Amino acid sequence: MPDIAKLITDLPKAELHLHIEGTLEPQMMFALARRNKIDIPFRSVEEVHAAYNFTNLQDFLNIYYMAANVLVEEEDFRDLAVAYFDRAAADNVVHAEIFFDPQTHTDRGIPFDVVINGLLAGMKEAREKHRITSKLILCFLRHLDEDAAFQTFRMAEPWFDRIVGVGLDSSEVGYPPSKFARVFAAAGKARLKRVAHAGEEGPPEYVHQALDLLHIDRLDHGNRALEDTELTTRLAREAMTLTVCPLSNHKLQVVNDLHNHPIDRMLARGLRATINSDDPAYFGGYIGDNYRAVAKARNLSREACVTLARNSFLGSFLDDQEITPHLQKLASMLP
Ligand SMILES: Nc1ncnc2[nH]cnc12
Ligand SMILES: [Zn+2]
Repeated sequence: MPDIAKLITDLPKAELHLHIEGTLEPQMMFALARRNKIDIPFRSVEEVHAAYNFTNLQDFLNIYYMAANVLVEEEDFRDLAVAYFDRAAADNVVHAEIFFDPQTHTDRGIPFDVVINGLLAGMKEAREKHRITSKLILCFLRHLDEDAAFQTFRMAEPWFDRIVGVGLDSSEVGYPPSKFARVFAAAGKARLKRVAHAGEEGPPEYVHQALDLLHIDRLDHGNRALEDTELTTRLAREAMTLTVCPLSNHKLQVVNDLHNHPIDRMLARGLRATINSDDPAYFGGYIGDNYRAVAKARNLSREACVTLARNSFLGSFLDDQEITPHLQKLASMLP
């Protein structure tokens, strides 16, 4: 294995941008469809892969929401999480902050408690089996309205001690962060962390809104912030963590070619960029694959790879005491 690929495998990593519903591999989709007697419009894994030919975010989301219908029982959510953590362990992920989309499930009659109990069971198993720590981030679907977000927020209230924060995902353009300012203010009052997808397909203005109206602690994607020099300078000055997802960016045509991915430009501009997998079952790889693909395409140095891993801990919602051993390990991996 070339040096850099080995280094990448060995790096302890935190994954900060991972939609648990986006880890549903085709094989599991078929198994759960059978188990729960749910119709899906595919007959084979090959047919599924052929359908994963996206030209934009919405193309992907249409399939992603359809596939999520196979998740019904608590055990399904647990199995999904366990399968993700098994993969993450192989990539030396030691900590993961995972998104879940409760509205995708509650809107089709699956109780919130079924979803969260299943995920928490998977997280517990990951801790025992792999010593991976993890936290949950509840995402509001931005194509739905503010009332629906507030209903979800209230549904989640009894679980606030098991959720580290709230996020904002789904179709971006036409659904600005401003729509969710009040529910994010309520989350802030409840001492939850706040993150939001912005600047994936949406303009730099959405990143401004995420900062100024949602008061985010972390920016998911943020690619288009680079179009605004002052905004880029501000993100660097405020040490805002960007959760960047290279294979997703390529699959959804946020970047036309991985060779043009801006990851090293982000680092050069002082941004606290991190590497993550977003929806690995749909975009061709898990976190290690993302590191390796972008490192190769952009000829990243060992130092850059270590910086990216270091940023993942600095940008996590772990406390200083928890991240210190990981930072020490990373420091020892440089010559
Ligand atoms: N990349 C992404 N952007 C927005 N919403 C999502 N939901 C799952 N993956 C997403
Ligand atoms: Zn995402």
